[in-house]
Amino acid sequence: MRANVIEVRELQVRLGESEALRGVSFAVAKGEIYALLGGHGAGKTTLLEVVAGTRRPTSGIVRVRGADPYCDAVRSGAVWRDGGLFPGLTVAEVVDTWRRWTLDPLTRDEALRLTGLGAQADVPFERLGTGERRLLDLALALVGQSDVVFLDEPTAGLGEHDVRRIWSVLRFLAANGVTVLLATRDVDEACRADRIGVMDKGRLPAGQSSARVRAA
Ligand SMILES: Nc1ncnc2c1ncn2[C@@H]1O[C@H](COP(=O)(O)OP(=O)(O)OP(=O)(O)O)[C@@H](O)[C@H]1O
Repeated sequence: MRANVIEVRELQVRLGESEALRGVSFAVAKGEIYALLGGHGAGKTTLLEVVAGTRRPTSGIVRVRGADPYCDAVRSGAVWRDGGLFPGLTVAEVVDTWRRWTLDPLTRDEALRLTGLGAQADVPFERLGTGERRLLDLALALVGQSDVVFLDEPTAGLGEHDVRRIWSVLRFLAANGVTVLLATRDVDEACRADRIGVMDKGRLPAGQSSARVRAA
């Protein structure tokens, strides 16, 4: 059995008057791709933010490789819905700039190789397609040698070719031990994951898998 990299127990998040997350518990194993599937306002982004350590939970336990992501330094990367904009820079220059802010970064070549952007190194950011911009965000998320990656709607608005390209990178990363937690509203996208957790009104009932959702 593979070790759990992400562990969440009885997580509660209150945002103003609303309870964004209520008693959420789940775990994700090393090298697993786990999809949080749910409609508008289900709590997916809030859950990703808490596990990525950018939002403090109201109560409950969150651990990423045994550490508290809000209080401790955890090597992880995230691709949020509003990706970066890097006008005037080539792909290589964007990665080089990011590397300068990162402790013990991957080499530029490695970050581009992992995301399949090696051939685009000299392409100006403005000439990249939407899917390639999403891959560049993913390359930046990996620069810190992250072996845990969070993605909020990684393929929303993309065509089939880009969706396939991004998922082949995610599969390659997972096969190399990277743990992936993503949020999506798209059932087809969720079914590409190893496991699915269906969220509704801040809850994540236990014991749901991609096979069960496909069969439903
Ligand atoms: N800053 C905030 N203050 C108050 N309530 C908030 C805040 N941000 C989110 N919420 C509420 O928390 C709940 C969960 O929102 P969240 O954005 O996590 O859902 P989501 O599943 O990601 O939805 P979507 O797919 O539409 O982004 C919603 O009811 C939302 O209205």
